[in-house]
Amino acid sequence: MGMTIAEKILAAHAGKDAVTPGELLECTTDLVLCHEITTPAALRMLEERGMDRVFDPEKIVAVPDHSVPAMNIKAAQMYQKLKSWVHEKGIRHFYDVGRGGIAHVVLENTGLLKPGQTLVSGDSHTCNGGALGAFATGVGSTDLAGAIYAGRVWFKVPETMLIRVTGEAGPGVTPKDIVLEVIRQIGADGANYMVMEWVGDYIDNLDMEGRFTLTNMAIEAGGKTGIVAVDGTTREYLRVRGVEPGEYTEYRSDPDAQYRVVLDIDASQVEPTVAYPHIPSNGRVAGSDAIAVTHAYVGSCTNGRISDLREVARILRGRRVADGVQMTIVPATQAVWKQAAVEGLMEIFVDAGATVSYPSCGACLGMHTGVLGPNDVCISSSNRNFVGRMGDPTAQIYLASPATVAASAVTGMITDPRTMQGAEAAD
Ligand SMILES: CC(C)[C@H](C(=O)O)[C@@H](O)C(=O)O
Ligand code: SF4
Repeated sequence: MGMTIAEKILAAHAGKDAVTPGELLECTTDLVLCHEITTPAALRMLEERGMDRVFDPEKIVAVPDHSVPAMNIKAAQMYQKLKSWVHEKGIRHFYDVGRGGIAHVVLENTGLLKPGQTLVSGDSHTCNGGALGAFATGVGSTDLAGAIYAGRVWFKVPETMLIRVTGEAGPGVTPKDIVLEVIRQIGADGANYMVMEWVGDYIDNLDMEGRFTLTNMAIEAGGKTGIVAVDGTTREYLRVRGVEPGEYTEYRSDPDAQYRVVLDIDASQVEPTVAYPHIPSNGRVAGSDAIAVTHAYVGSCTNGRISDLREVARILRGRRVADGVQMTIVPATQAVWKQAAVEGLMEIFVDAGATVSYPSCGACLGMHTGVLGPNDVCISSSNRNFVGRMGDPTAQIYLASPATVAASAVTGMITDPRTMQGAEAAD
């Protein structure tokens, strides 16, 4: 029987020729990503059992990102814990504050995560890395501890959902709109414990940044991960980062691979989509209702990349953020921050009246740099709009593409970016 990419990767890491969904496997991990929120708990577990070691310091990547620079003493302690462990264990792939940013976006750019590999992390958006043709998934602290200690982790082989996206997206319609539309159609549990495999000519024509946005949100449909097969775009992206095709394995799904579900999406029919509170599957066409916003946030591991910031700048150029709206723009990494400065985007943001913050998860999960107060209404380029996610539980969060966030910041109302000149060029 044919296998999917994900099944082939898991089989290879369990030393098997073939696997089938539902089977329990113990797999080797090629890479373990650690941040300061969940790693300390895993380390404590290991320390308490006298198992305080790492399986291979070269295969651990550490990036403090959620609560950095620390906004309180507790956060400072979590950061210290990660940092002292990194030094003690000789972990070289440490992207310290000022040299990193949001862990998933830092990692995708390092060339350390390669196609065909397995990656785990104590973070649910680890699925982001699947855009590189790897099996990348979040695990709990206990499994994280096991991975750090032994370089092994157990998986129940997931079923796979095939998402075939064809056609060309209209002006102002971005990968974020596509993924919000998919989640609207299948529901927030529509891909429970499944791999979401993206194929189709829309995906073939999509750059890596757009692909990361798609795989990043697999968890918002309950998916185990998202994945895109390697193609010329992937190879070139890696080559630029010093990784040649001979250094990794490309897996492809067999023509007779078994899929639990096949979903067809015609990209030309997708419109700028906004997920209404309080669940990412609550999508509606942008601008369908008159909704005033108090906050606009561009950032996160979903949409804080340079292409996102360019899109925002295209809309903000020569315009002002509406009175009464607080707009926060958070480049996902130091590299994105610098690139935005070099390209003159920062000047556009500041002239428009937006604040630009340092790279971190910060506002995305209501930790710092823009926590929402009672009854605030935020249009956000991030991935979750749960109750209390960005601050006060009475705040309302609407998820959208960076283009929609920027257009809404300018009008003060949730706005279809196609109605704003300059915005319709977004792709
Ligand atoms: C803090 C961390 C465990 C969490 C996650 O795993 O997703 C965070 O990144 C989030 O997005 O809510
Ligand atoms: S940016 Fe947001 S979603 Fe992504 S890892 Fe950080 S907190 Fe989680």
